Amino acid sequence: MNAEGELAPVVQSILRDARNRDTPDERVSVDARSFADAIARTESKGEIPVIAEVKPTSPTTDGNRTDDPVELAKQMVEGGATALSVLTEPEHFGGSPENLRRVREAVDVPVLRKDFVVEEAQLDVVEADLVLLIARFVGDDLSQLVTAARERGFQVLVEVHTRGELEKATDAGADIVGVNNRDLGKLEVSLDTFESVAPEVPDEMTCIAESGITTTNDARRMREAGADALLVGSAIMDGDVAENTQRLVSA
Ligand SMILES: O=C(O)c1ccccc1NCC(=O)[C@H](O)[C@H](O)COP(=O)(O)O
Repeated sequence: MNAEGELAPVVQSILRDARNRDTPDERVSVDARSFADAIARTESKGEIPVIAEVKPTSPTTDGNRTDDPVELAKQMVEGGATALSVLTEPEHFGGSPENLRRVREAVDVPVLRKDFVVEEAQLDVVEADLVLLIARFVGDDLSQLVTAARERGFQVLVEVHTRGELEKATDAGADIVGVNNRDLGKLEVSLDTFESVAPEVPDEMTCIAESGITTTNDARRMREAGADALLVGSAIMDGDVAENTQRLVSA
């Protein structure tokens, strides 16, 4: 763990809660749906690959969307989502492992587990096609966690915010990297982040632009800066999720 003292208090609390949650004794074994194939299918239709996020609430969102996550997920797929991201963090994002389990059973696209995994045992909480590891939070354990996740069958999305974190992701053998436009220290969002970090992402890596993507202009901007896919939560959750997904997919 690095620089925790520099993190916003709510992020420190998210990490504390993540470490204190119970973990199962048994290891999961995942038969994952290919994310690369899902991206290729979307691109063959001339559409933008969008990972639509089932995000009931968050520390930076007003209110809480209480619709059934399965219904939201189905509407996102109907709107053309390439993959889904499902929050499993309960205290600050209104998510749960059960939400993910139900969503994955109900759709046939790859599903990302969105949580704050900082130790190996947390990988066994629920099966998913992809799991998120946030470089800033796992620090020196990144390489070991990437290996542990792959041994279980997960595809691994390593999230970075800076060029330094990208280097760590590369050293850890990441092949899917997400550049988060949200600074998880200060919770500020700027699309400039992706534009600054993405040119350094090796061509062979799948590169995802995360957070703060709201308009079709934002989507095009991230694509022009090199995004293979976009991860979008708030802008899709605000209103009709099928229409919102469709708007970004066809931007
Ligand atoms: O979204 C938050 O408020 C947040 C606060 C603290 C830590 C993480 C947070 N978000 C995690 C994410 O990365 C986003 O859910 C995801 O990238 C989608 O972002 P957006 O499209 O801006 O909702």
